[in-house]
Amino acid sequence: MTSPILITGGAQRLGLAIAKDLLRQHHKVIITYRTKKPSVDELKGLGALAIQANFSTQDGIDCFIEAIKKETTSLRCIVHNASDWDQESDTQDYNQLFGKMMQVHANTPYQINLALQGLLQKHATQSEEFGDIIHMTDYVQLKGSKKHIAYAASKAALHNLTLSFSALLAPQIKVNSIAPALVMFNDHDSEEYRARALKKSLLETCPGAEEAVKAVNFLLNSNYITGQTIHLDGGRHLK
Ligand SMILES: NC(=O)C1=CN([C@@H]2O[C@H](COP(=O)(O)OP(=O)(O)OC[C@H]3O[C@@H](n4cnc5c(N)ncnc54)[C@H](OP(=O)(O)O)[C@@H]3O)[C@@H](O)[C@H]2O)C=CC1
Ligand SMILES: Nc1nc2c(c(=O)[nH]1)N=C([C@H](O)[C@@H](O)CO)CN2
Repeated sequence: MTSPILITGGAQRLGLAIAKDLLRQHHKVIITYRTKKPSVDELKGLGALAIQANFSTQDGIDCFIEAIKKETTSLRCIVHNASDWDQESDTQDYNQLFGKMMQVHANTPYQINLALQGLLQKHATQSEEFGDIIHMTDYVQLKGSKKHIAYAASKAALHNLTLSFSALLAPQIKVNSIAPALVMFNDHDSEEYRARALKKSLLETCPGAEEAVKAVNFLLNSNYITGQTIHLDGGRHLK
């Protein structure tokens, strides 16, 4: 019995690359998307199931949980990838910003993990294979960020969920964080920003989404890693 792999925010960038790679490996894939875009139809054409979900409200979380339980009774893995990278300089409403960051990066994974743990356990029991939860955190989970304060705090909260859920869901389910630093630029990033950002790591490179794809596959294929963080930071922590 092959259980699907769920990727939230799977319609672009890292989530899209992860989804395409898993489809190439003939995994069943379910993605969520907030905004419809051509990649959603592309993934559906490759055999993925796509569920529209906006996790910014409790109703959005509840509707998603109801929708996925109608689609499958088991899950091989959940990749919590959905994210917004907001910064304090873009607003004066810090209450709204803090709540938004905690909602998508901490409250959503927290509630989805509790609601869907039984589906992961069903897979593990029926297949005698681990279930997996992967939290896409961020290098700043330990360092903080003076320009993305609420974002960094919410990613630290997400990593703390990794520690709690790895203890709660063992031994059938592994729970880990992947903490990228600069892995993929945004289209709007200026040349000056790109040059400055590259200098922040020892390796002075921006590897692209494939680096996250490899990290996800490493965790899926591990039989002994849980409660850990895979740091994708090019040695930035030593610079
Ligand atoms: N790219 C990088 O270099 C780094 C990435 N990371 C982390 O890795 C992960 C993937 O990064 P990246 O691919 O750049 O992510 P993106 O910024 O491209 O966001 C991924 C998706 O999350 C969706 N999303 C955002 N908010 C919500 C919400 N409230 N409800 C539902 N969906 C939502 C977006 O939907 P929509 O398209 O509709 O807006 C988007 O498609 C993220 O968790 C990110 O924080 C960490 C450090 C570096
Ligand atoms: N949701 C997102 N989170 C983050 C992004 C992004 O594009 N979307 N990008 C970064 C940067 O690459 C940063 O790591 C560079 O120092 C961080 N988080």
